[in-house]
Amino acid sequence: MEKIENKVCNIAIDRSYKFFEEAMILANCKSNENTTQDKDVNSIYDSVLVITDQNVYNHQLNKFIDKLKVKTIYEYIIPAGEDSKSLGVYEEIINYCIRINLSRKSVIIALGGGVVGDLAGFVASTYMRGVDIVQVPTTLLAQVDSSIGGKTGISIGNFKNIVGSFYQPKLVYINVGALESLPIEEFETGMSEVIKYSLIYDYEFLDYLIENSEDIMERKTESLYYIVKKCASIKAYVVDEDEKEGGLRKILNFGHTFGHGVEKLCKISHGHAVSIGMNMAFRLSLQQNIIEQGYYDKFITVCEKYNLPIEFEDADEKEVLEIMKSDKKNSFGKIHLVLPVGQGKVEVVNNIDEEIILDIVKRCKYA
Ligand SMILES: NC(=O)c1ccc[n+]([C@@H]2O[C@H](COP(=O)([O-])OP(=O)(O)OC[C@H]3O[C@@H](n4cnc5c(N)ncnc54)[C@H](O)[C@@H]3O)[C@@H](O)[C@H]2O)c1
Ligand SMILES: O=C(O)C(=O)C[C@@H](O)[C@H](O)[C@H](O)COP(=O)(O)O
Ligand SMILES: [Zn+2]
Repeated sequence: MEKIENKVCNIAIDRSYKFFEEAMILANCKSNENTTQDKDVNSIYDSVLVITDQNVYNHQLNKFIDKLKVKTIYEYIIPAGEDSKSLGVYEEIINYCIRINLSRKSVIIALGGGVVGDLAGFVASTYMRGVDIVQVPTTLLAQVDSSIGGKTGISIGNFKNIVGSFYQPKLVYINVGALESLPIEEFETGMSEVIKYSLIYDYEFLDYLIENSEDIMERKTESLYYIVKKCASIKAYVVDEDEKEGGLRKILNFGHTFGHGVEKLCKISHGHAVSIGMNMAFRLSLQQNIIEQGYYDKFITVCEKYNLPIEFEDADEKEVLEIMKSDKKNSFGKIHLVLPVGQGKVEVVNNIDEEIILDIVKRCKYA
């Protein structure tokens, strides 16, 4: 087990669930400035609620629970899929917490992908004004991105994560072995956020992703471990610098202003929406002569290597623009976009006319 720790993040990375309890106890001792190492989880929490979804329940729950020696453990299983990030499912879980009399001295464990993590995080941040949450991400996307940094949320209608909170997990426990049972399309979609890190922060990593695509696609444990650790470290650094997205953290939103515009309308996965959104941002930078064609070509190459889409279909570009206008980064009536400005570098701009944005969206629509 390796650790990535800073002021706000407490991450353990491993190849199994073996050291989960140990990591929980260490995390608790650290945050409570308690040096007593002989505690067990039962003396820290009076009960544990594991929130997961149906697929993770089938593939991962038993492997995980086997490693958890706690007296009182509850399980809540949500339907798999994005639609569970809703007020309705949120309310059902809160009702369940009330029914089992979950106390403030309990811990919620989010075992699953970004949907489980965002929803369970929001439940934890609001139930009784906050109970501890531990993230145990089981998708590639969740391991490299959603489980880290404390953004929680649910969606209302077509508006993604429009209700939520910043609420840091006590611990993020990443078992890269959990990715074995992940369907190929979910693995590929997670690669979109992995590629994002190379484009916002680490250009050499982009070369690594292009050159090692076969090993990564074959999910060789050491390649997975390397990319998960690399991305988790970048995210932990950015969040530590700017926890509440006042400045630097906006770079993690690269591809998302455009992407959230198409995600709900086209009913596509988050990762696919992000690769399409990054393409739109690239096309805009190219059109504005901010980047060179060669860099854009490299972006296309990496998307091809991981079967990621760069165009959308079945949505009206004006509706996409309407959703973009409600992005959380916007202010004073201006759309704020994160654009590539050079190799491995992005910047936030707010001076692009809406007609130009609309034109770019249109050009990225599959003809
Ligand atoms: N909070 C953040 O910072 C942040 C960052 C990125 C994305 N997100 C959010 O994350 C969500 C997308 O997350 P996701 O891509 O993980 O989707 P997801 O949670 O829907 O998981 C994808 C699918 O994989 C299944 N699955 C999960 N783990 C599995 C495993 N080990 N074996 C077999 N099947 C498994 C799930 O049941 C689901 O069907 C979006 O809602 C997005 O907005 C949040
Ligand atoms: O952690 C962040 O900050 C991110 O922006 C990471 C994104 O990958 C993620 O999809 C996030 O949920 C988007 O946030 P939002 O504020 O645009 O809803
Ligand atoms: Zn994202």
